[in-house]
Amino acid sequence: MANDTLPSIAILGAGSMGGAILQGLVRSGQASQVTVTNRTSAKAAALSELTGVTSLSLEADPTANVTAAASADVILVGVKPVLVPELLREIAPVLRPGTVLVSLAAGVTIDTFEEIVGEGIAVLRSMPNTPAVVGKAVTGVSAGPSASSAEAALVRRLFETCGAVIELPEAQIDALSTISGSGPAYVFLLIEDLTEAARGKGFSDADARLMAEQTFIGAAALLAATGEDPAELRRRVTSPKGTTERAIAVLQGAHLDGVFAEATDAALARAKEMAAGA
Ligand SMILES: NC(=O)C1=CN([C@@H]2O[C@H](COP(=O)(O)OP(=O)(O)OC[C@H]3O[C@@H](n4cnc5c(N)ncnc54)[C@H](OP(=O)(O)O)[C@@H]3O)[C@@H](O)[C@H]2O)C=CC1
Ligand SMILES: O=C(O)[C@@H]1CCC=N1
Repeated sequence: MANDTLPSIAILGAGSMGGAILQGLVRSGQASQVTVTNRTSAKAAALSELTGVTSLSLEADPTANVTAAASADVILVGVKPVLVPELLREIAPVLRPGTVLVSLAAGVTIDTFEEIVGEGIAVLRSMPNTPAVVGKAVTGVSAGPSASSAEAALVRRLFETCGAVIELPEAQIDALSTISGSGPAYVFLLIEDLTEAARGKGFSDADARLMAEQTFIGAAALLAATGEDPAELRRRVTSPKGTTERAIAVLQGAHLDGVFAEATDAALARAKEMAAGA
């Protein structure tokens, strides 16, 4: 086994998020053995094409989660938050001392995991985002008291196959989620709305999409390539007394900063509700 090869991994619930991590992992070439589960056979079939991936469905085999969990060194829990406790109760009997259990779920605490799976299992909480598909994720990781520093380092390495990793206390993970976990949705909404503005100016759907989408892609690539401060890159577009200046004044007049503060506060409040079982 090559030094950079990861131990065996199971992703229980490989949908939008678990599936994105799967794609990032496979793309990195560092996964040795990955087993994924989903409820439906249709979803499982789509993932079985991926190199080195065993894809199981509960529809075909109701014990798929137990089978996948029993053979994995690291288990990522990727089902919807409300399904997490039931899934943990299902797999708890086959977890071995040394198994590393990693939550992807919003609003489910490490305490909840540890209460169900008991002692001897390392529990970590993560909050990735869907750009994992292309190796450009931001993932927040919090290690629970049961996880050693070696186990935390292993989980960091796993998520680094999908992009950048921030280690942080669990108390901050919901806040991180409101920025980077949900963040891709905010960006897509901005793209949708800019596209709509282009349509409103008489452009065809195809041209409107090209203008808006390529502008976001190009601006993000420029930011990445130059490493400049976004404020400086904005200044380079905004000629004094020019047209952009007028548009930016409208956006700032609408208090976009306040809107983002309010939106992320709303996401944070929802995470707290979910942790309380609502
Ligand atoms: N989407 C995102 O951007 C992010 C999501 N998360 C977290 O990831 C988790 C999953 O969310 P998301 O990926 O969006 O949801 P999805 O519905 O896309 O994925 C959940 C997957 O779980 C499968 N599933 C359902 N029941 C079971 C079961 N009992 N055993 C195994 N698999 C099962 C579903 O299969 P089928 O479709 O066949 O029913 C589905 O593919 C959530 O906890 C969420 O908080 C975290 C960060 C970002
Ligand atoms: O919307 C959600 O609950 C999840 C968590 C962050 C992104 N999606």
